[in-house]
Amino acid sequence: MTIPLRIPASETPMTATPAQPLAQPDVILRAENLVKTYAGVQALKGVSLSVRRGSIHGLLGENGAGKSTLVGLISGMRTPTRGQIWLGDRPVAGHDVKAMEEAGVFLVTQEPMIVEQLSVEDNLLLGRWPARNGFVDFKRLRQDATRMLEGIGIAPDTPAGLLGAVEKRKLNILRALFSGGEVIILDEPTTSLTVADRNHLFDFMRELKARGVTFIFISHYNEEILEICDAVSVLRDGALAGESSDIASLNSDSLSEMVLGHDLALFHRQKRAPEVLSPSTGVRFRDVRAPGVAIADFSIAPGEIVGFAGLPGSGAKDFARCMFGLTAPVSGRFSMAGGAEKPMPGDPREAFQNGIAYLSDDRRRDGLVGIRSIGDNLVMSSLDALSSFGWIDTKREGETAERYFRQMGVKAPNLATPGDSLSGGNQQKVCLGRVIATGPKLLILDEPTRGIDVGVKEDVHRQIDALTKLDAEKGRGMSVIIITTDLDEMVRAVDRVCVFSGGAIVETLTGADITKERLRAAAFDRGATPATGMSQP
Ligand SMILES: Nc1ncnc2c1ncn2[C@@H]1O[C@H](COP(=O)(O)OP(=O)(O)OP(=O)(O)O)[C@@H](O)[C@H]1O
Repeated sequence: MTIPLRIPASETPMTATPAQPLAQPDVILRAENLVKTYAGVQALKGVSLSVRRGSIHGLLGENGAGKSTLVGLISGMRTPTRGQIWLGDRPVAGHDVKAMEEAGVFLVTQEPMIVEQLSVEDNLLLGRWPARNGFVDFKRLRQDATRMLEGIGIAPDTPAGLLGAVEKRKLNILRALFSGGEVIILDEPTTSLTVADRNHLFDFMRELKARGVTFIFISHYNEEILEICDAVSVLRDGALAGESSDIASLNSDSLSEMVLGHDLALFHRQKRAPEVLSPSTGVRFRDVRAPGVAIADFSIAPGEIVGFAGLPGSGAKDFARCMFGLTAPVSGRFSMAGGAEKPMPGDPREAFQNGIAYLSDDRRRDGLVGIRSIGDNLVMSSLDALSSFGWIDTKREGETAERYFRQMGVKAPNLATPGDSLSGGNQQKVCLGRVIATGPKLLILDEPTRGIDVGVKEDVHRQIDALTKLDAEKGRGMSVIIITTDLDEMVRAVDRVCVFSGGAIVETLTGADITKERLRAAAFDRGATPATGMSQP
């Protein structure tokens, strides 16, 4: 693979103070004593870090530790309250995105900034018009774009909407490089990628690194940091908690300790054997047919946790969406606790009324309402249960919000804090708290620990485990379905795994058969679906 890079010498006019020689000439970016305060919250308390040219520099830390804030300052999206950023030997004083991009620093966010209706080439060119004597040189531009895309094997005229997840992420990185990016910041770029896709992305990053590109890489996965990074900086509570440029001297435990400040206690569910479960008293779905779904019979017992595994398009996510009434099935019936069969829920409200709750993997689309408070977000889906005769019981509403705020360990000043001032991982905790608060019989969680840090992830699984224990009031434990790209999580947290392919359940694993190797072989080495699916080390 040859990727022609066009990294122009920067002509940025950003230098506002006289240049000073750097102590280390191989340092491309240096942050000095950065402080950022948001209306009373000190998100960064004087952070310094140096990033070597042509390296991959990992940035780790708990939810709310300040990672996004730090890269926000480095990329010019946010203005520091105090502190200085240096690019090579140039102090950067512009602090706006355009100026930082002109200087060669690009932030690539999790959500691909891609216009799906345009071709890949046109996406690459968007807003990047190199001029010749004041005129846009379209010919040269297209030649450059074509060469770059051929280098990674994406046809320039492919509609961007047809690209897979990893190609979209690659396209975003290419856009940054095409515009002269020298330092590319990747904010949790592997979220929801398959093992294969993650490996492709890492190969691509290594190729670019060999050509001198520098990356800052944010991840909550220790294994990824250890695999791809040359150096690491760890933030805790807005301060630098540790750093190392000798990644080989670290392991997953030492990284977790740097992140948390103490050992990580891994959670392992005491798996429930099929014999002790009673599916006839749980939830049953029969003859469910919808686009991409053909399920003959699926039951889940009270107190059981079932993992759905499969490549994208295998039907795992589509079946879950049918259960919650998000996809109208062509046919299908369900029953609760051995009761009469009913048609599949026609919409989410009907699903809720039947005790089915669902957490989407798309926090932006189906998730947090950013302008509403944390409290409102937490109780939003439980208002029916908290009302009688049209009146909301505000006391119970407040108690419910307070309970899940504490239970989920949301890091925020109070319940009135607006959702959009939370860090990404804390937003995910609120979304999770909201579906749990509805007290469903069947809880469906699509990527529940997405963006959640190593410590909280274990807490989340402990909480889900507790929900499945017998509830004295209801006389039963909750049934939970987990769809996750994190194989490690799947192995430790579920009682049974249903492997999906072609819309159907093609294999079931229980007990000691649930291992990463078996899961990979059963769900992801089936080969039919290309290049996307389950992931994570
Ligand atoms: N716009 C904002 N207004 C107020 N506080 C904010 C704002 N953005 C971030 N914060 C606060 O700053 C702190 C750091 O948040 P930041 O998003 O940088 O954390 P993070 O390390 O990226 O977390 P995560 O892993 O959850 O994404 C948090 O306490 C957060 O609530």
